[in-house]
Amino acid sequence: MNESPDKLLTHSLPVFTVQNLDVYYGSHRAVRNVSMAIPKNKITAFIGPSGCGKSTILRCFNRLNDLIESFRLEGKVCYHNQDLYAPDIDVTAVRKNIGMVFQKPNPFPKTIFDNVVYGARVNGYKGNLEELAEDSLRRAALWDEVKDKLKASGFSLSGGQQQRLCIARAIAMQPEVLLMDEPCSALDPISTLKVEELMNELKQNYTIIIVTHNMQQATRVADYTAFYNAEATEKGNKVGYLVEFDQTGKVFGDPQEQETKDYVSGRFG
Ligand SMILES: Nc1ncnc2c1ncn2[C@@H]1O[C@H](COP(=O)(O)OP(=O)(O)OP(=O)(O)O)[C@@H](O)[C@H]1O
Repeated sequence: MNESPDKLLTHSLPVFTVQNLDVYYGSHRAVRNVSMAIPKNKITAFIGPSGCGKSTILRCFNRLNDLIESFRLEGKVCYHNQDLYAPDIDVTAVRKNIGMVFQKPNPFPKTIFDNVVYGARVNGYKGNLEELAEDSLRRAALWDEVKDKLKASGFSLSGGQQQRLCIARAIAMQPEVLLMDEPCSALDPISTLKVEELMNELKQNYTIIIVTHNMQQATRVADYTAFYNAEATEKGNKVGYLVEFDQTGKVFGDPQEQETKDYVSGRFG
């Protein structure tokens, strides 16, 4: 059963409110009837089996699905009460405020410094780029490791460092929200821990939504957890839906829905 968006408003101010969201790729409805409110300056995890629509929903928050020709949505996704899909919305500004970190670290073929300040340069940033780079790298907990080699290629870093570089690059855009799509799945356990510690630091200033297949990770980092599931349609496609959305301790410790119980206890399928 979907939580009423109002329920979570009592915990913290919402950054996003989603109302009756349906997402289609062509004629395939991939997600049905999702309603939820994403609280500010908290970490919200999206968990659920493969294909239940976690990434699809995540990408709705910064209009990244717009790049997919067959994509269409019904319902509403509001950012601070503003309809993100209204015709007058400036999509570039949306993506500036709502940054994204992907599964695989994807530094540009540029120096560490140029990677961090890339977006600022493109957007005609008027401030001091050196200061911006240092501040962003410090916030991403990477400064001490790279301060003496800012002119080295981003590719010269380890996978975990590259992911923190990508987080620094996202932070340098001074976003309000960070969307993270399985940001640790390509990282070893030590780098994963570093990124998780970093997320905990960052949530003082940012709202974070993370898609993760790792339930331990959700319990370690997330204040709130949304569990999605998928069911087969008559046509044999799968449609994803929100089962339960609550404080992480509740979802894992005292879930309200049988489907959630089965999933978090590993009795799924
Ligand atoms: N670009 C696309 N074009 C068409 N269908 C898509 C596209 N992206 C996703 N889908 C479909 O939407 C549904 C949800 O996919 P999505 O990747 O959002 O799920 P997910 O829960 O994030 O899965 P995973 O955990 O495997 O990454 C799936 O049926 C998938 O095939």
